[in-house]
Amino acid sequence: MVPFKKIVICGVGLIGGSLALALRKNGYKGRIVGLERNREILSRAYALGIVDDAGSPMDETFRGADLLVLSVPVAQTGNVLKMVMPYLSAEMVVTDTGSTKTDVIAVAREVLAEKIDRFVPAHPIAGREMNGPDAAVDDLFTGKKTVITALSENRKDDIEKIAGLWEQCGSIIHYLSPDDHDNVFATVSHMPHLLAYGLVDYVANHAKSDLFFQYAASGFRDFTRIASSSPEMWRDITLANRAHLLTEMDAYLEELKNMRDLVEKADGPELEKIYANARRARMNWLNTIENSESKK
Ligand SMILES: NC(=O)C1=CN([C@@H]2O[C@H](COP(=O)(O)OP(=O)(O)OC[C@H]3O[C@@H](n4cnc5c(N)ncnc54)[C@H](O)[C@@H]3O)[C@@H](O)[C@H]2O)C=CC1
Ligand SMILES: O=C(O)C(=O)Cc1ccc(O)cc1
Repeated sequence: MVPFKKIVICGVGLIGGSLALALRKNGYKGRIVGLERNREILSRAYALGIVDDAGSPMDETFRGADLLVLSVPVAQTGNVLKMVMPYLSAEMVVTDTGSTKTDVIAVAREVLAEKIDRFVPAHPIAGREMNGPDAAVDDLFTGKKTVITALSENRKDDIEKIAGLWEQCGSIIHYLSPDDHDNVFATVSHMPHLLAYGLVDYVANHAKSDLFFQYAASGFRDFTRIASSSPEMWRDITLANRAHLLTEMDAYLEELKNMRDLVEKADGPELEKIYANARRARMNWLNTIENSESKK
């Protein structure tokens, strides 16, 4: 059972909207109120039945609320926390869904000050390249991990409440430190997005762009699917996690440089070794982690 009577979700796009839908699907009986910077998006979320009420930053919206979920681009965290500060009651737990954690926690510490114990940072590791409330679905988190990067100030039962919230949506809870979180996701999420955007931008700006797009097939489509994601969200993630991202990009450039040398030397055996190792590692990841976890 989700231990919250009234949940305010700030940012009712893909993730905030999917959370609301997943809670409902899994039997949540309390109220869900949406908050937005964009009235049209909030009206749309209401029309789609994602939220029970379209809220605004005033007492009425927060009266009786015991959970606030921030589901906005990570650079908006400070603005939203400043806006909601006057309405934070003693019972309210605050959490987020941001793809980066160190920056979000730093700004939360600054704004919430002595109330930082209320903030339990979280990141559902599930998503897609579409954004906005129309992209929200009720099974986005089923069988997917949610990482909680708990703070030393957090109360144990607040952490358990946030774990319970995501478990109710079918998610599997993992715990990481904020820095380990940002290191991991720089490599397996943030860098792939940057590479996908970079490749499409490169092809789009090429003198033979029309010809190239004409013949781009499923490999190009798979590799670049995530370049259809929200530019604002990914700008924020890229800048927020730039320290880890730069380290990973430098190391990956070394790998590319090495591969470039092998191509130049026409060193088939060494290239094949890399391809075979990558294929083996990917199959192993699919078989032991990616596909097996989602079947649990
Ligand atoms: N898209 C994905 O696959 C995933 C995204 N995340 C994280 O979840 C968060 C939300 O992402 P999405 O739902 O995909 O984005 P989205 O673009 O679908 O939704 C974000 C919503 O926040 C609203 N918003 C922006 N600034 C605001 C402000 N100051 N006050 C109130 N509302 C504001 C926008 O109008 C928008 O409707 C981001 O922090 C992102 O890093 C986490 C996991 C997966
Ligand atoms: O679209 C995809 O496949 C994603 O990679 C979704 C995603 C985007 C951001 C996150 O922080 C977590 C998951």
